Amino acid sequence: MSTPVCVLVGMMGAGKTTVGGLVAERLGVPFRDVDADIEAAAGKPIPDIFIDDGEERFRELERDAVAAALDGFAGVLALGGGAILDPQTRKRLADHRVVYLSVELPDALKRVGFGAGRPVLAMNPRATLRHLLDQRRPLYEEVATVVVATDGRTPDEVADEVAAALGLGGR
Ligand SMILES: Nc1ncnc2c1ncn2[C@@H]1O[C@H](COP(=O)(O)OP(=O)(O)O)[C@@H](O)[C@H]1O
Ligand SMILES: O=C(O)C1=C[C@@H](OP(=O)(O)O)[C@@H](O)[C@H](O)C1
Ligand SMILES: [Mg+2]
Repeated sequence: MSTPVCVLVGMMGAGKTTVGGLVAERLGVPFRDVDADIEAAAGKPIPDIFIDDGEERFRELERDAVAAALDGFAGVLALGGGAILDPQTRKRLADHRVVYLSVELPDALKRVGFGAGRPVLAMNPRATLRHLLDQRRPLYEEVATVVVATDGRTPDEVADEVAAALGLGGR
């Protein structure tokens, strides 16, 4: 079975989707985002999954999509910010090279704006993000092989550091 070159985790707004694509470009490997896999499996966008089926169903789809990608994808893989809430997923990640893209509240807020397309931030993005950061930080740290801080840095700068941290060469 093929396995990802690296797996990106971190909060909404850390830049997993954006930086993941840039890292894949640098390494000359494909990029995949588990959120897109979930949307393909459900046949609808993430906000519609939350509305029609609920967050619990979204998390089930997410757990299955992560398991499938960890087992059969040989490129750079971005997870959604809440994927690490699942204990089975955290256990699976122990066998992989996991890059935690960290972000503090001010930059995360600037990047997610009013939370469009991210249903968990539908109400009060600032308070929700602050709470989720506190709740999830230990879980990101638990699964991380490498931590790369993203605050005040451009996606290209972050991607260079990720490639270097993996020992796979920057641009
Ligand atoms: N390092 C960065 N600096 C500034 N903006 C960024 C950075 N990384 C991502 N962004 C922007 O923030 C938004 C969220 O990025 P995204 O890659 O979707 O994050 P994630 O997948 O971690 O939620 C996008 O508009 C993206 O262009
Ligand atoms: O943190 C979360 O709970 C979520 C993050 C989103 O992905 P990004 O982290 O890529 O924004 C997406 O999976 C969904 O809206 C839920
Ligand atoms: Mg994303």
